[in-house]
Amino acid sequence: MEVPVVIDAVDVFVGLGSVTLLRPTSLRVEDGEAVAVVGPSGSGKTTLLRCLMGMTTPTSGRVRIDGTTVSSLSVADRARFRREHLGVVFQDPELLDELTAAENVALPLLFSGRARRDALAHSDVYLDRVGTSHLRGLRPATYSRGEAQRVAIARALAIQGRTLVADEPTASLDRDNAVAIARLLIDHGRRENTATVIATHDIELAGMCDRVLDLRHADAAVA
Ligand SMILES: Nc1ncnc2c1ncn2[C@@H]1O[C@H](COP(=O)(O)OP(=O)(O)OP(=O)(O)O)[C@@H](O)[C@H]1O
Repeated sequence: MEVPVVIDAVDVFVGLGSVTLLRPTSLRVEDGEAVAVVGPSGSGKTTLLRCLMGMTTPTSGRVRIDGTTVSSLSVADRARFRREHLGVVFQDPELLDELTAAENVALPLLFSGRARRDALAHSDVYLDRVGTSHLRGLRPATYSRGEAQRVAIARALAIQGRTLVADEPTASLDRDNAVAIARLLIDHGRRENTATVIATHDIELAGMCDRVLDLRHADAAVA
């Protein structure tokens, strides 16, 4: 049986005048699959992920996520698409300081029209899933780095999209936390049939994924 392709990026190129941010790159990721994007600093990992998230418009090529050609949507529609269908995780957790963990996780759901009580109940499920139930009523100032990143991951997973994109999610964590966070993302993807893309400099983390796209060889359109 054929496994559905969730992320289908074809010949995605980003240039700014004479500067190349990302050489033509293709990437297909199936349901439940985790792909690591690696490459030297400046090879375009963040740029590729921004194209997948709809935050950067490719100069040429196209990005289709779960059947929607994200690269052709208007900026407003892309923002909506991202909010409703894409879990995103960055190196910095980017939590709102004045909100509790439960409220931080619930926020994208509230923006998407979920009722407050329902969104908070849903956020409890995901805080529990990433092992941070004890933080639900606390604000980010009291969290450790690992805890903050786990709450950010709960926020991304709570969207229940078929795609999760993480840019250097473990870069500011110690080894044990980094491996645990990577395990969490990859296992979640397998269990929930989410297509997961993780940009990383971490060889061990890349080795935990199902496949590796090395942007050093991006012209060859691997993966
Ligand atoms: N807004 C911009 N204007 C000009 N050049 C840019 C811009 N954004 C990124 N670049 C350049 O594009 C290239 C790719 O950057 P990108 O951040 O995608 O690389 P990266 O592989 O993620 O790097 P790192 O591993 O250091 O995070 C780099 O040479 C960078 O300097």
